[in-house]
Amino acid sequence: MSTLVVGVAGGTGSGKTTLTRALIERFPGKTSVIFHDNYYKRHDELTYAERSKLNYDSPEAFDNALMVEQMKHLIAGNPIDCPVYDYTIHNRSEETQRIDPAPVLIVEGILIFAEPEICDLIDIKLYVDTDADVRILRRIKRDVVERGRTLESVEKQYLTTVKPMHELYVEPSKGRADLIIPEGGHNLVALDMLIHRIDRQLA
Ligand SMILES: Nc1ncnc2c1ncn2[C@@H]1O[C@H](COP(=O)(O)OP(=O)(O)O)[C@@H](O)[C@H]1O
Ligand SMILES: O=c1ccn([C@@H]2O[C@H](COP(=O)(O)O)[C@@H](O)[C@H]2O)c(=O)[nH]1
Repeated sequence: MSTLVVGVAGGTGSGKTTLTRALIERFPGKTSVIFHDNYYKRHDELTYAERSKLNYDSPEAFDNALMVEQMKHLIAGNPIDCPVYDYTIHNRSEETQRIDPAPVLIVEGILIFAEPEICDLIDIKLYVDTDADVRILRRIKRDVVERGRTLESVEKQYLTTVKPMHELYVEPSKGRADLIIPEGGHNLVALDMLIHRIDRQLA
């Protein structure tokens, strides 16, 4: 079985997961997905307060070697036990998740095109492009409702690490994309083109 690797990058809150979900729904049973976020380094040695001050928007925050190794396993047709990240505690959880290989491997994350070894394994590179003001509004809502954060902590993190790292690493990585998609999973024209391309691969 040959594997088509589709990468979905873009800033925080841009709509990556929405696009990823739209692709999974269109190809039931034919996709496996890995999220770069699940490969954030473990920091058991720090307290929650210390972990909340770390920079989670730089390539060094991730165990990229493990991600590359596990991507290669999936591409070779073998299952993996993927780490599972818990944003509410800013740490990797004790769980792992079994992921089986499939004809289409979707890889999602803000920095996947900023890491050459990950980028080199991706056949179709998609960058979801959304204005920064829209993204921060979405992020505030999500981090407060789903990730147990205060408005003040979201503001502080955004200004100290998220925004500068976006400008340093995420935005420049757009240049490595094959397709830049405004509106992500809601862009029906782009979605249709992608579906045709993937259909061709699966035929
Ligand atoms: N094109 C869009 N139009 C309006 N809302 C969107 C669009 N794409 C995503 N959203 C919403 O924005 C929020 C963040 O989207 P998500 O896909 O989780 O972003 P990311 O994975 O890049 O952080 C979600 O609530 C989602 O429903
Ligand atoms: O412990 C953590 C780990 C990550 N983050 C933030 O998550 C986003 C990436 O997730 P998206 O779904 O793409 O928004 C990244 O900007 C990190 O800052 C975190 O806050 N805490």
